[in-house]
Amino acid sequence: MTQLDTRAVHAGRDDLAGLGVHVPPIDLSTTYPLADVASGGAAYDRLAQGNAPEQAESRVYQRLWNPTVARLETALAALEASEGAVAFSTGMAALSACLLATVAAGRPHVVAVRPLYGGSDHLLSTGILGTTSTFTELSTIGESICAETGLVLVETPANPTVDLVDIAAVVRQAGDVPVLVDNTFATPVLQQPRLQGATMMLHSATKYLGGHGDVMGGLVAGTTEWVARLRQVRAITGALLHPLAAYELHRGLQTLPTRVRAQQAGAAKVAEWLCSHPAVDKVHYPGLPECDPLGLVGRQQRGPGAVLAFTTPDAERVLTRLKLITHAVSLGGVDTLIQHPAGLTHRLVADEVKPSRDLLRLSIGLEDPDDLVRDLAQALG
Ligand code: MET
Repeated sequence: MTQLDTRAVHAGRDDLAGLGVHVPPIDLSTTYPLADVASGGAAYDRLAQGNAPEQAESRVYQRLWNPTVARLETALAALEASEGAVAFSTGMAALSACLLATVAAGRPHVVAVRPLYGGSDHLLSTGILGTTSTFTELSTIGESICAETGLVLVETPANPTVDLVDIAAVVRQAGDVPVLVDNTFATPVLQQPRLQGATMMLHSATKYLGGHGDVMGGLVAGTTEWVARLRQVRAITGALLHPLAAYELHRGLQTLPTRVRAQQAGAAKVAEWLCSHPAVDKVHYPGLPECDPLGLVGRQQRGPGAVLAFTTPDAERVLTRLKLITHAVSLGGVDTLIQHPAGLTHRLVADEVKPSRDLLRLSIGLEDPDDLVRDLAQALG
């Protein structure tokens, strides 16, 4: 198999030369011609059950299959070292599909390790999709699992405090219960949880995979069995990724390794500078030894990533004083964003587990880190 950087550029593009084109054609068809009712119906049956189409048969309807979206899925699967992938309209639609598939499999109990993105935490806490949840620590995952448990969910690095979770230890405790790892912050550039035995990897593709703040999407990479289940959920419920969005995300993958490493280099410098600032109480960054007690950076994760968080008194006022750095939710793009988790991304999380009001989350972009430091310096005062 080729190296990750090569795969990022070429995956999902194997047939282009044969087609006589240099970039993927975009198929916007909502519907597809049918040869006859019998063969169209057979294709419908196959696709609605989550299978890929046979070469010559009709794709029937965009909700069942789209070749532009399928290219992106092939490419992400190649990067995640997984058997396949399924794309959705957003990361939350992707997580919802995982939960619906879990409920449909008859084991609706989910064991989850906090922190998680606030939207994920809220989705589990409300039980709105028919799941029940137990939130637990890494060390008590095993004892939280019962006969009803159909999924273990972890996020590493976790939103918003970039806490790391030992994926191999989670998999060991989960036994035969599937493990879903939210890999949005690390991306496959820094870690491939499938190699540690995770069943599925979740992405808000809106973040690093797209990388430019101009496209929403979600993806789940995973085993053949789960990919089929998730495609079936998508076909039945319809949370589709638009083919134009799939094209943009597929293009985004080509620069993903380069962006992630460059943003990570900037984040390391900003984290180091924040550590020595008198107005900063604590810096959360996996590259700091105190934030990685298990030594997972270098072992599980190829680098500390480009998201960090820090606490400072009067955090909300700091946000209003920044000039270069944009105060906005989301992360992973080429421009640096900062936001207040307690007030925004984790607003819907239960009070007793809500992040501190002193905490700010910073997603480092591709600017010169010296300029970011200057902006933070004037804002921190
Ligand atoms: N998942 C995004 C983040 O953590 C989004 C938003 S809250 C509406 O920034």
